[in-house]
Amino acid sequence: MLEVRNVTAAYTSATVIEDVSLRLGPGEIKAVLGRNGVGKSTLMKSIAGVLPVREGSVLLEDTVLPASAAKRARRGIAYVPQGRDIFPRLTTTENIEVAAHACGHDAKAAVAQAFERFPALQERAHVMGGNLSGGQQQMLALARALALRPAVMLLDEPTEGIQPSIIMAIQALLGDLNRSDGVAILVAEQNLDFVTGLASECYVMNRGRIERHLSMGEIRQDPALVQEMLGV
Ligand SMILES: Nc1ncnc2c1ncn2[C@@H]1O[C@H](COP(=O)(O)OP(=O)(O)OP(=O)(O)O)[C@@H](O)[C@H]1O
Repeated sequence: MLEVRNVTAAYTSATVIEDVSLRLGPGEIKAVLGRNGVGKSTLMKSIAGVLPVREGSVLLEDTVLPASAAKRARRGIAYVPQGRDIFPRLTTTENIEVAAHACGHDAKAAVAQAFERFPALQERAHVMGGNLSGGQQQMLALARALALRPAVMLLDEPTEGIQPSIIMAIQALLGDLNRSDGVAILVAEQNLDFVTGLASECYVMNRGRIERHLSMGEIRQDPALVQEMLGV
């Protein structure tokens, strides 16, 4: 169980997210929804340990996590940032190997597993990360995250800049992953259709705070409510 407890975070003096709390149980998929600039990425960075929290704490299995992002990754928290951040001058294979090494896992086995799950990546094993399409880069980012053998995956706007047909493929892939490996997923998004088909619950953020916590059933009954909060 991942727990974010009363987290406040900032880049400079101005607070960006304030008193944010949420829970993600084993094998659950939940979404963080909100329009541009409400603090979704800041929340994801705080959970990943990329941005230190000012107040509050992040816990896994009732234990406060160490501050460092690398240590959190080794504890099973994989983070796929907005924009994906793959290494553009390393090949697809090397990108996966680096991630596996970082967590002390067998790099060859990680690559073999990734290629089994993402045949499209195998076909591009020797292509530089920077030469992959947006959708392929997103798959590589997911493959890299999986090389950590995570208990929790944090995905920041995985559909951004990706064409609709690939978005549906990514949605299906994440659903499969969750069912087959039991990976819990917290996904920050603005794409309501994507998360409605994936998550069971969502937290709606506004101005750095969580304003609503809704089940997908509630959202399906009143999609206009969330559309309004997303400003679309
Ligand atoms: N590195 C940074 N330094 C200073 N301020 C930042 C930094 N990154 C984000 N901010 C500010 O923090 C606020 C929240 O940004 P954040 O990226 O968390 O929002 P978001 O909901 O993820 O939006 P988006 O969908 O545009 O990524 C914004 O006002 C943004 O300008």
